[in-house]
Amino acid sequence: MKDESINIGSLGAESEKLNNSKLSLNSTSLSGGFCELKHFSGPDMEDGEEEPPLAVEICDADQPQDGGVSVGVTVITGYLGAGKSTLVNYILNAQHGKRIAVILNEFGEEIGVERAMINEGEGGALVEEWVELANGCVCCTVKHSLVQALEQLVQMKRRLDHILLETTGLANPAPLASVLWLDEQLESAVKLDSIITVVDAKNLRLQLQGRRDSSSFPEAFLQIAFADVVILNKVDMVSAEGSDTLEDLEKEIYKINSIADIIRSVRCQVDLSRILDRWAYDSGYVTHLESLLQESQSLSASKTHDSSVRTLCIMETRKVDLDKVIMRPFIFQVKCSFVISFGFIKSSMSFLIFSQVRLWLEDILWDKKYGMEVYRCKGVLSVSNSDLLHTLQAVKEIYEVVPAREWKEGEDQINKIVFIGHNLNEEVLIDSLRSCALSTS
Ligand SMILES: Nc1nc2c(ncn2[C@@H]2O[C@H](COP(=O)(O)OP(=O)(O)OP(=O)(O)O)[C@@H](O)[C@H]2O)c(=O)[nH]1
Repeated sequence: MKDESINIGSLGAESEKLNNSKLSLNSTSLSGGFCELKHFSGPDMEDGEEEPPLAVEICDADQPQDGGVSVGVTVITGYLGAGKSTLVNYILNAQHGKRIAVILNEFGEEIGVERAMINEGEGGALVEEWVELANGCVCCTVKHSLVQALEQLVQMKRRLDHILLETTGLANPAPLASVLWLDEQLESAVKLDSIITVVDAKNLRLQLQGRRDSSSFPEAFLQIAFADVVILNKVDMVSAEGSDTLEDLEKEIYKINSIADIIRSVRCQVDLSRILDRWAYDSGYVTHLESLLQESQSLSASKTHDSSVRTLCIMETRKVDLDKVIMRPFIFQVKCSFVISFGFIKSSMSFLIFSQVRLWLEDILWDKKYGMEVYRCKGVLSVSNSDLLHTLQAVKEIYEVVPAREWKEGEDQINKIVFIGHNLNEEVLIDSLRSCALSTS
């Protein structure tokens, strides 16, 4: 029985060395970022706008952090003024018994330390911690400095149950997701729990409309596309009779990302069990994924080429062959300079062997070979010569195929994959997936 995983690292020669690490090709854009104390100033807070976070009851505060359990990191993103701080305050104030650290992530600034605010619980004090942020980029270190800093934070505390990483207004969450979605074999003390996007119900339409005047997608699209949970906040400001009802807005969000859980809220007062400890990137998440796949499939009936950001679900009955390899020509080019006046390129062709599944994913995710831009991808694979259902996940260029569980009796053993991105073409995706199927010859 086969039990294969495909965990991919970076491109080029380093990719073999880092084979077990999920590393982003573009995450270096984060390496200049820093994390700063979020100004939840506690009882002596000055601006008076936000209520100070209250103490939460801590049980067994003296118990050391269980080395075997990773602390979940929830990335909170959303447009300017959508309600991110309101959500963080709400979580800190809620009676959940968890000790939570809050970090504000700002992009584009250079600083060597991170500050985090930690709810210390019983005393009600919010304690500020400073964590050394090692210099280095994701190209040359297996763990990003942000991850190392978070791990340090976890190790310094006797107990820390969760980390909230709030991004600044216009951030695209993709680089953070890429950095925090680590390979389990790295045994990190922190683990990406989920990405939550807070959306302002009153202004969503306006924020998405920026697209009309621009060739690129506004951050509002990306923040929804990468979300595991979308909190549709400020619903008190949307009237039932207006041009955009809440149902319309939900449909709009669902069209962009139909695998996200959408929660309506006023002042981000949401059921915490729906937003914390979701473990959206675990292969064990597959049960939930399957029901989402079924729902989203009904939305992807259109076979036409669509240039907007949207969700598309494909199905293929033929089993995927993880062992299938193909030879691809590889052209070595040698510049010959002895003909000084003309100079010419000498090419010699060689062949390299590649796994077909890897090539299929890398053509789509890395090379954008078919002109598609895929942001997120989730699915189940039916693999030949295996009794196990495999899961496929991708965030931008990083992807993973892992065996998840045995197929249930009577379950349809077919490939079902959801893509979120733009310029998605259903026919091309299905045809190219078929190339990974077991050869019948
Ligand atoms: N009416 C209404 N106002 C809200 C709601 N949620 C938040 N607000 C208000 O909206 C404003 C912005 O909320 P914040 O939580 O600061 O938003 P943010 O996303 O952190 O803002 P930035 O940090 O500037 O990006 C504040 O004045 C909140 O009190 C809501 O559901 N309804």
